[in-house]
Amino acid sequence: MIVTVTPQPLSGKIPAIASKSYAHRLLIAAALSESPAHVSCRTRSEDIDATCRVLRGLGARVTQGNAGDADIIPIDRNHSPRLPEVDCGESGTTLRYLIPVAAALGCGAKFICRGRLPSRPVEPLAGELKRHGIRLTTLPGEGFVVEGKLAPGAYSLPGNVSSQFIGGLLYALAILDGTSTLAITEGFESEPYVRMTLEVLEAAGVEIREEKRPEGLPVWTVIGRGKLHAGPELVVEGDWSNAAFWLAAGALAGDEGKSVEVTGIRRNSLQGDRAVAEILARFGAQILQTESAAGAAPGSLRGIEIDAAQIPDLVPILAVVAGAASGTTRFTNAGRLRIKESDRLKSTSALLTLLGVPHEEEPAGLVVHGLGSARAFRGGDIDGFGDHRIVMAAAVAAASGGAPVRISGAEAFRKSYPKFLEDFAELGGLCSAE
Ligand SMILES: O=C(O)C1=C[C@@H](OP(=O)(O)O)[C@@H](O)[C@H](O)C1
Ligand SMILES: C=C(OP(=O)(O)O)C(=O)O
Repeated sequence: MIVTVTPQPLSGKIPAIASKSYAHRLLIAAALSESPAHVSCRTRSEDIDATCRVLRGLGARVTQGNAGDADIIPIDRNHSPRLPEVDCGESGTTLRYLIPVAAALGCGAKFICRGRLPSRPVEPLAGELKRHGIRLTTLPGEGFVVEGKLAPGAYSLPGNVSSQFIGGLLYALAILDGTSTLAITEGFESEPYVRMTLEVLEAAGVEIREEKRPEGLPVWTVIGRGKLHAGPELVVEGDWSNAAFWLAAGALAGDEGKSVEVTGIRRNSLQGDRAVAEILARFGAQILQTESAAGAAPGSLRGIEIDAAQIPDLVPILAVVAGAASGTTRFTNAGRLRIKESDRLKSTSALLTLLGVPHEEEPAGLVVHGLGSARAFRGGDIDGFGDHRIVMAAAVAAASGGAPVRISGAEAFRKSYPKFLEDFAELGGLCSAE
């Protein structure tokens, strides 16, 4: 799909879509519980569908409504399929959470991966599972086969590759019979994602104790009792990571009186990406927040320092804001962006180049020399790099920019936000798709 966006700053009010991260976690918790559950979720996306599909393959009965809600009858371990073939699509969270879960269930699985997912890392999770008796075979360009039954024990993982290894292993340890420990050996990035997982597991009755090692890194003791108790009714809250695109659009809206408000996002959410409100305010945007909504309006934007270690998914859209600010914005600790749906430092750099924003791409960072106004953005043709967050960042940049932008491979937005173009139009955005 090619989407052409004509400049027209966005303005208005839009409800947030459901949090993709919470949807994955609650669906998995329901499938591993002792009794059926209804998951209220107002969004269906390719990634959420992938988790539902893999859970079905592992033996859960998952019925999804068109709007996103799901009814789940949990996996019956006495009738688990042996080595099912399951399709993760391009969802890293689905793959990295459900590899250890399949190992804990003992059914194993052949995980099929699409797009860039086969080459996104599963190490060091794979090595740690192997150390505990699991056979994990890589099918180059295709996926992974997991066989064997995980046992309780002492596990450790570095925290600076992907938090999804840690979160997935926590689910696995919670459904074993016995006590395990999981220690973080170095770094701890994307920590908010692990905090969300701990919240969901604890709400599902899992006893988890956290201690700090002398270096300040956590070690968790997880009391595995075979099953979770997620309860009959689970609600997925609004998504800050995707709300960030609309809030950035509000900050870039330029014209007097324009602003964007996103409703249904909790101020006290554990989602790390709620930091977008504070970061836009630091840039100089006008931010208004209530307990359950956030709004952004233009201000005089200035370059700032942004540590991306805990908020990797915000970088592409914040780089666009940096491009419109005056002065230099420096993104640090952003190395993990290279292992997302695209090499996001490279693809964000390509977007900035198209927009005419001077910048330097560093091994683990980005330095952006802003033009002082989004209206100074140039237009032209850009590839979406198969990456939803690049496509959405390009569309928001173009809406506030000075010339039309043609985005090819734009269908990538369906990974997290299938209604993106409708909501873009709802906020007054001008775009056409061919
Ligand atoms: O667990 C999650 O829901 C996610 C964790 C993050 O990945 P990393 O932990 O690999 O940084 C984030 O980038 C991804 O979009 C969603
Ligand atoms: C990186 C992302 O997701 P995942 O790792 O689940 O593929 C994302 O949504 O930006």
